[in-house]
Amino acid sequence: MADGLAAGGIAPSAVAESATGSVPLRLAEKLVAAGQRMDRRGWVPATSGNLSARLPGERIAITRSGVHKGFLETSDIIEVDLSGRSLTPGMKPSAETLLHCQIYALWPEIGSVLHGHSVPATALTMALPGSPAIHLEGYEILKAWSDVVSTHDVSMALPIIDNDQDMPRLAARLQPLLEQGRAPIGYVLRGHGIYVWGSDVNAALYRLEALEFLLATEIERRKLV
Ligand SMILES: CSC[C@@H](O)[C@@H](O)C(=O)COP(=O)(O)O
Ligand SMILES: [Zn+2]
Repeated sequence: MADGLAAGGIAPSAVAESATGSVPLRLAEKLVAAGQRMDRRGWVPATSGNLSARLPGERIAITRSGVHKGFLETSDIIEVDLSGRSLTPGMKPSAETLLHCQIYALWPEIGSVLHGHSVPATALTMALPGSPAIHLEGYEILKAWSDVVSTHDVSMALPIIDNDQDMPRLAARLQPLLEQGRAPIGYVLRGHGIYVWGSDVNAALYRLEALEFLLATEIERRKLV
């Protein structure tokens, strides 16, 4: 674990209740800090992006819908079940909750899912209409996915999925791709943004940072060749 926390970023002995109820305060604070960092990097303009972390007992802590991710309060981190149903009365979870739930349902080792709307992710996917993937080759920073990459000498496919406002339909299109291991470092939604995940909030954040670096670099590289 990146910071010595238990799986999912929760240290049971250090749990304090947040204003939202049973989301551990420390975990809510971690998601708030991750939102602030994503905002500082320009990855969550307006109210875009959403952040989540796994809780014990088939529950997920996730940002509520429509708030600016750079100005999150711990009370904006609410609880849903694995099907995406809100467990925090009166609070609407992220519109994209289902995309987070699908990752947690597939892989028990995943503790956090992050989604941002950066310029590189949006521009590059729009510049590649009809393309099913961006192939990232030869980059040292691919080793940020140390569970699947141990050398720069690889080619990793980053799938591009056409955007859709219908989340069940979008999740259904993503499901086979995820199940078949065709999104080993995350995926991008065309004209929309990035989804990445990791063992805890910090691990997911490092991977988001690595992927943002890769996409920005890929845009620069394509200008030079
Ligand atoms: C500001 S538009 C962005 C939304 O449509 C959506 O894509 C998004 O990322 C944030 O939705 P949210 O419901 O706040 O989690
Ligand atoms: Zn989005």
